[in-house]
Amino acid sequence: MAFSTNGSEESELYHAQIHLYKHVYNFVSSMALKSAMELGIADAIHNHGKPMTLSELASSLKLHPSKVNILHRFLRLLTHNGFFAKTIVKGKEGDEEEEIAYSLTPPSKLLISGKPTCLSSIVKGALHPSSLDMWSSSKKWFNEDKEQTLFECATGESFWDFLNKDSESSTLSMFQDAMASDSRMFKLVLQENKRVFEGLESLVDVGGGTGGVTKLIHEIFPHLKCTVFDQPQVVGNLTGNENLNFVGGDMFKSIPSADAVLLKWVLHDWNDEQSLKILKNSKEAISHKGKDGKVIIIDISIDETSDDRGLTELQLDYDLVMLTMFLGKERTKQEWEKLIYDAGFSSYKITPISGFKSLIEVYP
Ligand SMILES: C[S@@+](CC[C@H](N)C(=O)[O-])C[C@H]1O[C@@H](n2cnc3c(N)ncnc32)[C@H](O)[C@@H]1O
Repeated sequence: MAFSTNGSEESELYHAQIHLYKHVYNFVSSMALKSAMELGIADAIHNHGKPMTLSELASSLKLHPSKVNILHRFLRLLTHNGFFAKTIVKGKEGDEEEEIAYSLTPPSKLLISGKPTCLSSIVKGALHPSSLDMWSSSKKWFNEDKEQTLFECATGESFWDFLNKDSESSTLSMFQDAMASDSRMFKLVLQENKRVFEGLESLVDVGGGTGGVTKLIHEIFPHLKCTVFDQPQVVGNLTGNENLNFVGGDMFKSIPSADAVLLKWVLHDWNDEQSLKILKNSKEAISHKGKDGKVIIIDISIDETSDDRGLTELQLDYDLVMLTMFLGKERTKQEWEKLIYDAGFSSYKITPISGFKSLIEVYP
């Protein structure tokens, strides 16, 4: 919201109040979206095959009859926020009254379960009580002389320890699902940016998790020799095939040699000093290729000058998520440039992808 400098004092005050309230109550929109995801509204409309009236939706979701009106009010907010669209349909036979029916929009189609583009686990993970509760400790965190995340300050353990303490835990699989669902969206990015991988004979996906992204690359480039490199406890039990292999190790020590190193959603977990180390090890890993090797980074490049304020807000939100959960950071173009040149690379090229992230090709 832009504040006018020539308006009356009262109108400026009202605008300020609206601005503040809007930011205070932003969480209600987030939580209404989470409720819609938990109720399975998108699945119900998708399975119905055509727009659904309120009563059809309530009955399909098996809601208590007393909650039909409540559902209407949730849908009103979610429709206003772009998650559903309203159409007018004729009432049942003999009933002259027209009714409102709800259909899916592109954002709510991302909540249809079982689809490769389903992002429900991102909603679940980002709005999990453990991700929200820590914010109550932010004042304590600011006043402590300890290098720890807000998550650790609030819970007494790092997010990684929290996830790993019970390998069977639903929280761990929720996090892995969230990572995997984000990676599945990567297929579109790959198809649009095939040229980035053309001509390469080998690639190592550093911090590649259980190989979701590498498998997508392998599908499109079956002759490319791909290595998923991650911590031994992540890749230890995984088996690949002739051109897809899993290697356990520590990227801070050394990275297996390849024509290209992929770092997707990795450097934003780490501070500049740690990221510099990873980039230097990546440079070493591609050194046999001379000037033809490359490092491919996929991360956010914050653009505070963008006309799209919503997009910049999302990038800045992500920065605070990385800070509070991992002491990591999202970087501006200038910060990427400094990091890349400090690591000894000679040039780079940034291409915006999938709306809010960037693909950064880095050359020795
Ligand atoms: C945010 S996840 C990104 C996963 C994957 N690149 C993606 O886009 O879905 C970061 C990954 O880095 C891995 N990782 C953390 N420390 C590592 C280390 N020292 N060496 C290798 N991998 C590491 C984690 O296990 C995790 O799989």
